[in-house]
Amino acid sequence: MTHDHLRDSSHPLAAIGIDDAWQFIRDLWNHFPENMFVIRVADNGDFLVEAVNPVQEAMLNLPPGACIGKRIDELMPEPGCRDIIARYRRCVERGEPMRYEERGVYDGMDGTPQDGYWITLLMPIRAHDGVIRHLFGISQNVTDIHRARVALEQQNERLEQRVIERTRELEALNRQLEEQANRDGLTHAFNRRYLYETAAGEYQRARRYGTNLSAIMLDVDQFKAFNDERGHHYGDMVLVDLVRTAQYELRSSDRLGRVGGDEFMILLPEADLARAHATAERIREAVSGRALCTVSLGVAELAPGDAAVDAVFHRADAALRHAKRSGRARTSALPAAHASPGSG
Ligand SMILES: Nc1nc2c(ncn2[C@@H]2O[C@H](COP(=O)(O)OP(=O)(O)OP(=O)(O)O)[C@@H](O)[C@H]2O)c(=O)[nH]1
Repeated sequence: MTHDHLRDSSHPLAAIGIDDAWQFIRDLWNHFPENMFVIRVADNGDFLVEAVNPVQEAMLNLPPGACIGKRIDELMPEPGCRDIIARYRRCVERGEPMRYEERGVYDGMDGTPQDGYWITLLMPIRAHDGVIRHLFGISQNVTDIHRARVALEQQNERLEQRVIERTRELEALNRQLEEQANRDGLTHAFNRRYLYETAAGEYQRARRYGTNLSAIMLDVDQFKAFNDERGHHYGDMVLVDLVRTAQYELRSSDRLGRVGGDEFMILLPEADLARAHATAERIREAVSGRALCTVSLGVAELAPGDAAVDAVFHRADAALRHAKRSGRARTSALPAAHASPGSG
């Protein structure tokens, strides 16, 4: 093997001159700010430390020359040394430079084990006969960069977690706001707008699937007298109690909405007139059992000729007026036969 390439005048390093090369290598070895080392490949396959530069010697916290001639497994603890030896072996087998990131444990200045990370360039050095008897390595300490990267990843993870939590909170808040927007502030029954929107949807569903749909219109009897005699606050309390009492008698699919001061509409999907009437009666009895007020109720169901759900509401209202006229504290039902075709 010749060293003609060292005399290659076109090489960027040719300007240094072959005679100054040794000085160049020595200065590089002594002043390079990262670890440099030379490993001897013994005939029996062992890897022995031939030389380490001053920076690496300081890092290992060993007296000068203390590691020279030592096997890797004498210097590094298990299992780290096994990985190192495996890489050295691979480099010798391939006969090519290798670059890798490695983790290592070494004794720090204060004698405690230190965790470190390095990016290492390992190069095989061929002797004149072409046999690789040495490996030359440069290791850049990237522990700080590695720790910063891990800290950043952890911070990102925490941030992502926060975003997920905040999103959940906002979604819950949104649901709450949406719910509030659909509710009456005093009684928490659905408001008029929501009830009418729901009713339109239920009408479409009833028409599509040929199912029943009924409505109950409810009004407090002589409510004005409550306010006049016992005050507005008492009246409010009566309304809140009424809604709670009525709600208890309804199915989860039924919708109770406040459509006026003391007027409430209940939408009963899939209920015929008889069932809606029975529900209205249960409500009336439960309310009178509370002994705060009595209510009058009007019941109606969807008729084949109804063009919109409003027709059912109108009939329920007419039935309610009938109950009021008949003496209050009662339920009145208006059969579908009373619906004029095309009404609503
Ligand atoms: N306390 C209270 N009163 C209300 C509220 N909204 C409406 N009102 C009152 O409810 C009363 C409704 O009375 P009317 O519609 O005249 O009927 P009524 O006294 O219930 O008599 P009948 O319906 O004929 O039995 C009025 O006095 C309204 O001021 C409310 O939110 N709170």
